[in-house]
Amino acid sequence: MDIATVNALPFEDFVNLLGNVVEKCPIITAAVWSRRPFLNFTALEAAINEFIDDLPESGKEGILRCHPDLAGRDLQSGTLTRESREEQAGAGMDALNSADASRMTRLNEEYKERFGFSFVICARMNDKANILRQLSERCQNERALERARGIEEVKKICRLRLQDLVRTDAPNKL
Ligand SMILES: NC(=O)N[C@H]1NC(=O)NC1=O
Repeated sequence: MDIATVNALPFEDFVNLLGNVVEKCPIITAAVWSRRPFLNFTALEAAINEFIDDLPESGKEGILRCHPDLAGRDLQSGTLTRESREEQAGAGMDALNSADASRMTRLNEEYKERFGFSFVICARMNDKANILRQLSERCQNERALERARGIEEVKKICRLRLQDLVRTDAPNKL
């Protein structure tokens, strides 16, 4: 879909098509609809990022909490969103050996216990070894730093999901 098509979408279609670019946070998509028309892909992405940046810290933590654990319960029970399932499978999260799976579960719990929100990393930009290493290292960070790191990763996930849906090249004919 090109940006002109995005700009012409009624609210319901806009949210149906783009509502999960930030995992389980369609309110973000619903909010940026009122910023149309977008000049290009970058302007649409910037509107989403600005909305996120303007949230209070509790809102940013809420976004992190909406993300399912990597290799977690939702993956086991088949209740991940389509986007998350594909991302996690691409990083091999659905095919961990039992030692790695236990380590991931233990570290995810430790992380949540320490910070009160989930560990988030862009799975499409990392492999299994990298994810496990970062999860272990990031458990040691300060809460405010980790909140900011998690949100950076949310924005990377969002950009890749948007790129799957919206062409990045053609500018809008305004
Ligand atoms: N917890 C977490 O990072 N989840 C995710 N990462 C990603 O790329 N897709 C997700 O669902």
